[in-house]
Amino acid sequence: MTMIDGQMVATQIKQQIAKQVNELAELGVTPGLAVIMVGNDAASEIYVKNKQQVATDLGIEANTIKMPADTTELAIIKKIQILNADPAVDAILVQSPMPTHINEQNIQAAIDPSKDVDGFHPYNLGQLVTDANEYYPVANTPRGIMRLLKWYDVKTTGKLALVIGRSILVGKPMAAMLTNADATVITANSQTKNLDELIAIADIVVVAMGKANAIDAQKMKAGATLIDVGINRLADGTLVGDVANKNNTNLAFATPVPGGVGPMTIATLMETTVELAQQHVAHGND
Ligand SMILES: Nc1nc(=O)c2c([nH]1)NC[C@@H]1CN(c3ccc(C(=O)N[C@@H](CCC(=O)O)C(=O)O)cc3)C=[N+]21
Repeated sequence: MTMIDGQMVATQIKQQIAKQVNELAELGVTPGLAVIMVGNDAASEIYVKNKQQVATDLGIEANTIKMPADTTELAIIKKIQILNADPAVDAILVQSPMPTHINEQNIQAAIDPSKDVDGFHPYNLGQLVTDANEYYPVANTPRGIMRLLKWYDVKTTGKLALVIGRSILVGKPMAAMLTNADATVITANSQTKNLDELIAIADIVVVAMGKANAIDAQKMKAGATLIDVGINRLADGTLVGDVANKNNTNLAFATPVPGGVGPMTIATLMETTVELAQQHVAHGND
């Protein structure tokens, strides 16, 4: 079994991004990323900290806007409208999850689709489902996973892919990307019957449940590929994925946690930010 090295692939992608940032600098353009964080969520804190560091290293201007947990939906939408109108901002990300009194769909729909770095806007989700030929941003975690599959030459055409989880952040766009890549896709959720039987036959299993050790890798088929999207911090401080027993399996590939999908999410977020900046230059609204 080969452990996928997400850190290594992310480093390679970041070298490419640095070149593109230099090209934009020659045009007098610095890609700008704005992150809105409402309240305090542990996973989001990690993400924002890592993201800020990587952006700075690459020459991307990143600003994190923190809003208190009791902020109203209208106040967030007003903030988004200011960022939509700001030519220095190419990419807007509103950290998920938000406090329960906020309707996340209203927030995602308020972001200018041309600045929608998460690909959560209904327009961009529509582009993904239609497999549109023109450029559109997509969610960075599944995008990073598709990159890892390509890098390790894991074929998707004609393969049975099982996606466990149906969030807008990971499961739904993941299923759409795998479908667009000619896989046969099953999206499972908490009501799915006989999950173990599906796990036993799938060629690719993507687990995005957000629950430590919820799935046993030993139940997977020999030669299959496992992508573990979970990032769970245990009481003793250790970081684990959603899948237990990855070692000593007959899998072809598996992603570790940490060092698997996480670093790729950050790298592809930067890549999408740069692409949006390039789009804004090309369409004359930089
Ligand atoms: N609008 C929105 N978009 C997101 O993409 C988004 C979000 N909200 N909310 C929170 C989740 C979580 N997330 C992470 C990405 C990378 C690491 C990461 O870098 N993980 C490292 C571990 C870091 C450590 O050592 O603590 C790794 O897996 O190796 C963590 C968490 C993005 N998310």
